[in-house]
Amino acid sequence: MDETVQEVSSTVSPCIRARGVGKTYTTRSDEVEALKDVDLTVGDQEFFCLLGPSGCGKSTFLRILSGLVSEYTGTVEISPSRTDGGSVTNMVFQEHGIFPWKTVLNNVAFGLKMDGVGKQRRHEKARTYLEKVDLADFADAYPHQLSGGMKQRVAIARAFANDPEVLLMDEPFGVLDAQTKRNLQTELLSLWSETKKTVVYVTHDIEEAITLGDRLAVMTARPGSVKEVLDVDLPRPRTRGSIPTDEFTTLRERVWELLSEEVQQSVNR
Ligand SMILES: Nc1ncnc2c1ncn2[C@@H]1O[C@H](COP(=O)(O)OP(=O)(O)OP(=O)(O)O)[C@@H](O)[C@H]1O
Repeated sequence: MDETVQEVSSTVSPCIRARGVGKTYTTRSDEVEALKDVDLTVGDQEFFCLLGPSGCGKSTFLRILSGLVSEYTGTVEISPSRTDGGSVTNMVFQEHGIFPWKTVLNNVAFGLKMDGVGKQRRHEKARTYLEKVDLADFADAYPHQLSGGMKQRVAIARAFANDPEVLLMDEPFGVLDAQTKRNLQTELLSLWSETKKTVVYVTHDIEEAITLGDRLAVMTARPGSVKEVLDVDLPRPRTRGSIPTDEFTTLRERVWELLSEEVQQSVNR
């Protein structure tokens, strides 16, 4: 892979640098090489999307970035600009990971509590983010009283309330219906443009990656590495109506071409 293709623009400082990253899982009966030689640079405040065939190691890569997977080869550097000791990364999963026994407010405030933030301050902050995701009226509700989309909103409010440098999102809207997904994409973009977090976002949905990302990477079939990085050179703010159709379609076709070769590879294995 041509290194220059992956580098962020010279005007953007890098936030994440992964070099030669590899991961092999060892189980009792087998060894699974999930990632091999992943080289990737993500810019500070960039919205970066990762696409790839199922099982190519996207989640593994996110988990390495988050520190959840600590045994791997190669190097990962995350250069946070913060000096206040707050969280560097925060994961948002497809299965939202909210606590059923806590109210919505306490779910959103949970990370802040773990960081030792006092009750009044953490509740204020949690309420601010609940308002931003349109859940202010549900602060005292419990997760079982919410729809799937609302639960995912809680997870997003919690991630932003935690105020990490880097948000790592693993197919957060993967199981939602199309309309809910669109609404949440719009809310996510609005939160991102307000807070300017660096985001690494895994998805199987090409249109979603193009709607959200500044750039996107297509990964190869397992063992996953970066096949190609593409710029999503479309104006922001992006709404369905504002994205130029021709550019969108051209990019979607190009990504599909790259991806389908790899999907075929993984099917042939
Ligand atoms: N804890 C583990 N132990 C053993 N093998 C694992 C483990 N986690 C993942 N794998 C294997 O590593 C490979 C990559 O998995 P990973 O979940 O990272 O892929 P993915 O691209 O995120 O997949 P999907 O798109 O289907 O979610 C797969 O073959 C998977 O079975």
